[in-house]
Amino acid sequence: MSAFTYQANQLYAENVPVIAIADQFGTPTYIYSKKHIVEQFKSYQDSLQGTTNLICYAVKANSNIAILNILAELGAGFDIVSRGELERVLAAGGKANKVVFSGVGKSFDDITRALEVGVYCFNVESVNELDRIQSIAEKMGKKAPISLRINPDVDAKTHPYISTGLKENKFGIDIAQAERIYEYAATLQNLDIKGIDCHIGSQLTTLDPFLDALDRLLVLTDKLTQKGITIEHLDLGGGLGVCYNDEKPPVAQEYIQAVRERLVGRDLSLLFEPGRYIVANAGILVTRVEYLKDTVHKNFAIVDAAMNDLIRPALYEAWMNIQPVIQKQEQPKQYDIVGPICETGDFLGKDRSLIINKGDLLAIFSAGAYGFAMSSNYNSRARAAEVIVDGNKVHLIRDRETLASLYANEHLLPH
Ligand SMILES: Cc1ncc(COP(=O)(O)O)c(C=O)c1O
Ligand SMILES: N[C@@H](CCCC[NH3+])C(=O)O
Repeated sequence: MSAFTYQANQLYAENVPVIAIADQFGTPTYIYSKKHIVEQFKSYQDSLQGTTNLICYAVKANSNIAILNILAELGAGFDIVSRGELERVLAAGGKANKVVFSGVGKSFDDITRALEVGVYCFNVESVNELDRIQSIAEKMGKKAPISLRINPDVDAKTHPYISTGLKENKFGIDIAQAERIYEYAATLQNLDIKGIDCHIGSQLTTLDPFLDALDRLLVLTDKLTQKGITIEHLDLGGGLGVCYNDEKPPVAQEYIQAVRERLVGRDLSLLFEPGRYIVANAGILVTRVEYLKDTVHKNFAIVDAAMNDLIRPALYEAWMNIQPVIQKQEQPKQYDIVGPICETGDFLGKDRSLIINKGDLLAIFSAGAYGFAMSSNYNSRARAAEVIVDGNKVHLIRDRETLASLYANEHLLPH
């Protein structure tokens, strides 16, 4: 069941009226449901019962340390792409030995720190990176656990900006070169080959691309085994989609069952890196209508949230459900919901049939993933507050930024 429901025409986050949260913390504010996060994570966990597995939540989807802490306490590992994310995981009580380190551009500092704290595995994306990890590990007198991220050339059938497993994408190692590069990795003294990794894209709504990629990885695994290179784990990345509008993506149980069927008779442990699936529908962004502006061609509702708070509509033309916090029985009108930023692309929704009055609160749904995490200070806008609801309790997990903090690290020239 959704964590956000209407009761007597008023939107609730779990058991708390959203209007009460907006009154207390102001707008725009991100509101998350703890229950939804826990349920989504557990659906992965339950489906993996009886296997050796690690579920590494993709920190980039929502990196607030309160959320990382909830997941760490449930036993989650973490998929990270920077030292910044690593430090967040550690600050949140996550265990280094349950961290996988992804990303095409790991810096010296990233790798050194990851080796220092002892991450579970580096998902390596190029030969140059293998060499860099080898040389740092050698200097530190360590052995670095690695997987190669394979680019299997599978069409994930998602938005081109979030598709990562096609041969023209910058991600991973071309599957045609993988055997040779594994053989090379095996010659490097300070590397320890652990597994095979793959992540073909985000917001996948069918199983076929996942299973096509899996089949290709299994062929590769068999070839490597024949060459004496042992693969302990298979990391299938993240990517499982959620419902924003009318999509009907498979749930974790269906996905994992299909994967498990393909792995019968094999001694491979499983690793997943879900992000969106865990947090997208655990969050809404609440915003207040500042102005209504009717022109000859369009009606605009100008709200206090903008593309700096939630960039998905501007960046991917992503459709996100927008609804009033208090439902009214009036005649709806067509609106574009836009922010105050000086960009034509600053919209949150277009051509929505809604009943809106000046000063109303609107909720933008499915905003828990890649919402706050992708926010910025563009137009010198302080970033939104974040709160988590747990039953009937509300916890502030990030203060609204202060204006002074926006230029606190800047310096005037000497006079
Ligand atoms: C390597 C890697 N793992 C996991 C994820 C998480 O993806 P999603 O949020 O679609 O589950 C991403 C982002 O797409 C990624 O790049
Ligand atoms: N930021 C994207 C997902 C990218 C996933 C990162 N690999 C989105 O909002 O849909």
